[in-house]
Amino acid sequence: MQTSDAAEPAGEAAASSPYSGFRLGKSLVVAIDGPSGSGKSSVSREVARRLRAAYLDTGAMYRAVTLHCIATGIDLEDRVAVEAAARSIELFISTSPDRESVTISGDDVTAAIREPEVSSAVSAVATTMGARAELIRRQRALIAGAGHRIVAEGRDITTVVAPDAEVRILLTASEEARLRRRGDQLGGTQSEAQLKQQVTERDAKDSTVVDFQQAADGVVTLDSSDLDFEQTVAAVLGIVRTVAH
Ligand SMILES: Nc1ncnc2c1ncn2[C@@H]1O[C@H](COP(=O)(O)OP(=O)(O)O)[C@@H](O)[C@H]1O
Ligand SMILES: Nc1ccn([C@H]2C[C@H](O)[C@@H](COP(=O)(O)OP(=O)(O)O)O2)c(=O)n1
Repeated sequence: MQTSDAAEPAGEAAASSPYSGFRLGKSLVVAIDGPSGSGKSSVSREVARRLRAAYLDTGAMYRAVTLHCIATGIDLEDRVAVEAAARSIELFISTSPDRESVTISGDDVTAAIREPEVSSAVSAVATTMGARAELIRRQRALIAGAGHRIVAEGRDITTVVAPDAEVRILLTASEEARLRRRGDQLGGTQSEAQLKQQVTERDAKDSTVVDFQQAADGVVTLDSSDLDFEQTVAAVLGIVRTVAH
């Protein structure tokens, strides 16, 4: 069972938001893909807040399955077992941009799924096609059930999970910027080699099953290398205004 807890977008608030350049009640799915450290999660969450929309971090779902396998002794190399874990996991993910919460069988794993051990192992789940199929099915259900506005981010949202989204963006940044951002985010605890393993090498592995390095047809590329966080949020909202009209 999985549920989401995003409140219905508040009608009045949505109508008065300076960022809502589209008709109230009209469905809006904003799909954002990109490599690790490009700013997908933080930027998407803030964009969702400003749009009074729900927010779905699909990477957190891959991380949760990975943590579940590690914690219960499931061999991450055993693709049959990993797929079975993805199917049976009792996973809850909050779709409120104001409440980051992931639970497995009721246990709070919100922080644990961000541990470097999970970051280093998660590609095993991401490259297990049976596990992907199950998580994609759950992600589509969450998007469909989230009310009429949602920002969903990951690696294959613009191409596979929600190719019909009204707004589709590939958020990129140079490798140097992405490594620097992840290093800062982890408080300088990781060596250069560890960061490369968790960012660059992981992206290389994940790229073998899904293309998030170049934009598919109709997907707008936003390079955030020379933008700060606020400028990136503003740029995404600008694209939403232009494309979703
Ligand atoms: N445009 C930006 N400029 C500077 N820092 C950013 C920018 N976008 C995101 N960040 C920061 O970089 C870090 C990584 O961002 P995150 O959203 O976790 O990336 P991703 O989800 O793509 O891996 C976070 O600490 C975030 O606040
Ligand atoms: N839609 C998605 C989302 C994430 N993944 C995979 C790829 C990543 O290695 C992991 C974790 O994703 P997450 O977005 O949390 O990773 P980063 O925060 O960008 O480093 O999941 C995926 O294959 N498809």
